[in-house]
Amino acid sequence: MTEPILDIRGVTKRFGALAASDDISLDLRPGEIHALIGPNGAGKSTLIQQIAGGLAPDSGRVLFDGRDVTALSTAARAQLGMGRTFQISALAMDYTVLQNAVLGALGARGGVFRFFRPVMRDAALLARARAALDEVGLAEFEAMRTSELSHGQRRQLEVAVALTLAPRIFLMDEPMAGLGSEGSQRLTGILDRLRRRAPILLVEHDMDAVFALADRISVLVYGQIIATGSVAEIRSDAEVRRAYLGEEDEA
Ligand SMILES: Nc1ncnc2c1ncn2[C@@H]1O[C@H](COP(=O)(O)OP(=O)(O)OP(=O)(O)O)[C@@H](O)[C@H]1O
Repeated sequence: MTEPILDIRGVTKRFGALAASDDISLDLRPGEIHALIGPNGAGKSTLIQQIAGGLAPDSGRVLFDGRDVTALSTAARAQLGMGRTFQISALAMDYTVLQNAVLGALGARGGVFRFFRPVMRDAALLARARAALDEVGLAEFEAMRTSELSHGQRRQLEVAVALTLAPRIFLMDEPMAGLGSEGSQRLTGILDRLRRRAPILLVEHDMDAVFALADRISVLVYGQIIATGSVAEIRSDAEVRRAYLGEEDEA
């Protein structure tokens, strides 16, 4: 079997008496989209934060590319290739689409600003930024102010910004949230292609998107993974249906 790029082993995180992550193990393999689903409050965001480095687990380990990164900062993990898109947009709204992408590409150089050289005339940065915009279908909007983009286009731009860092994996926390059906369909198509670039750990409530995209699904309930399997396996799993899918209307 292919070696996982991301390997989470026995991660536990308690908030007082509550085990938000209760001995969680899961992995992410090259080329796949692994969806993490579960009801509100199940602990999905808490787990993503521990993988990205924003929150330290009480016990357990996070291995990335065979290396133990549990003690590394968010910035150090990003430098190693953990790409992330956020629930809350981190885009600069007054900048153009291209400027946002160039800022992302600049970060890929280690965050060293070279003030003596106007970045918007840096051919290598521009090429990297434009390639990322092209990949998410935003090439024709590069001169538009980000504030003028639709909600769905901003999500596409966030993916492009993450792409400029040439990530080894993507961590995505509810990328479909707030999108209409057209927007989520477009983003679904983009993520479908993106998995060939880098595997995606996808936290998502939109079950149409999850069922369309996921190679594997893990179901988190009360801080524990109750099942991992293919779309067909998860859809037919009696415990999953009882614990989660039956409650889908309430999510
Ligand atoms: N900093 C914190 N302090 C105390 N409790 C917390 C903290 N962060 C999260 N929790 C609790 O941990 C549990 C898991 O929360 P988390 O946000 O990870 O769930 P989630 O699955 O991402 O939910 P949602 O789908 O609503 O985003 C919840 O009961 C939440 O109230």
